[in-house]
Amino acid sequence: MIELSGLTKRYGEKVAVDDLTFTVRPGVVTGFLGPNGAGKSTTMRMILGLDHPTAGDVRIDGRHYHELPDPLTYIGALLDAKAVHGGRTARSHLLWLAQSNGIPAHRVDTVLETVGLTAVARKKAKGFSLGMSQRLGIAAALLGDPRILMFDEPVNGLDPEGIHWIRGLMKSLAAEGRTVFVSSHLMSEMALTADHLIVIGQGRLLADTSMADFVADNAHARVRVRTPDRERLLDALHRAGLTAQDAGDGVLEIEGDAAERIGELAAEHRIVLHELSVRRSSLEEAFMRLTAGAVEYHAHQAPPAAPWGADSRAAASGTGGQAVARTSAEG
Ligand SMILES: Nc1ncnc2c1ncn2[C@@H]1O[C@H](COP(=O)(O)OP(=O)(O)OP(=O)(O)O)[C@@H](O)[C@H]1O
Repeated sequence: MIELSGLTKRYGEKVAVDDLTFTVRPGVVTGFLGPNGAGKSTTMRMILGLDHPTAGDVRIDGRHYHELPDPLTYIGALLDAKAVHGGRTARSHLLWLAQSNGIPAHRVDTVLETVGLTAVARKKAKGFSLGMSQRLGIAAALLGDPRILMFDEPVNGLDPEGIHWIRGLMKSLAAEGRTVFVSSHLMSEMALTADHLIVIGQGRLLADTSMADFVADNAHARVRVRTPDRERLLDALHRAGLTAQDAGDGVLEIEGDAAERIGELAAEHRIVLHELSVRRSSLEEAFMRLTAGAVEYHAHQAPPAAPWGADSRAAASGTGGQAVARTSAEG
């Protein structure tokens, strides 16, 4: 368990992390979501004692990081995949970590196997691709067989096979009862892996909710209907207590997930339908609305105005989240 209480970090005038209070629990994957610059990495660095809080407190199973004996056996983390001495082989990097943390050497081969790096174990890290470096970083996090794991943007730079593998790994670690805390700036990624969501923007807590509740609250459904017999359908809908809105191009839209009812009404009144479909707002759009006031660098174009996309999970796996990425204004 990771417990944050009023955690705050200021860099001069800049408040990178602003009074964060939340708990990351075992047995589930907790997604740590926020636009670029929201303060995710700074929060994770404070959890690991790499940055000192300006105010507040963070504890790992009730203790500060520096109070943990052999910390890698309590919490393993992937923060920066390239933070490895390039002249070391994958194996010697892990052996050095194991020795300095009282971890038996046989764990090195076990974790190399787990992350699929056995074949390149004796190759120098400087020749590794970003994907291989990510896997080496994950091997280091797993080395001490810790109950708590923390990954900062672990799918960055991975190919589809690597992304699929890491999603499975996170879920299986949580299923073993471990605490899994993973950051991302993409709702689409979290929608596929996280059971619980912590959303931050400009260092502040915006949401602390289960994924199921987030979906229920944000993935509203709306039925689209097209018919050549518009007046009769409107009349039938009205008598059934359903309110339709004109969506242009001959399309009527009805709030809620009432497609079956509308199809049955149409059949009952022998009304021909040319279209009957359900639209759900995408989770990516819900995330963008939630963080709209807290994005550090906006793209020049406005975010999509229409709140209704395709099926929520399917749409969430698209690329919509890119719209909150930093622009050239970042420089
Ligand atoms: N050492 C530092 N000195 C000054 N400002 C910093 C420092 N580290 C981070 N910041 C600022 O604090 C804010 C939060 O940064 P942080 O890297 O924690 O965000 P993030 O959510 O991890 O973003 P990203 O997804 O882009 O990595 C940013 O505005 C960043 O510029």
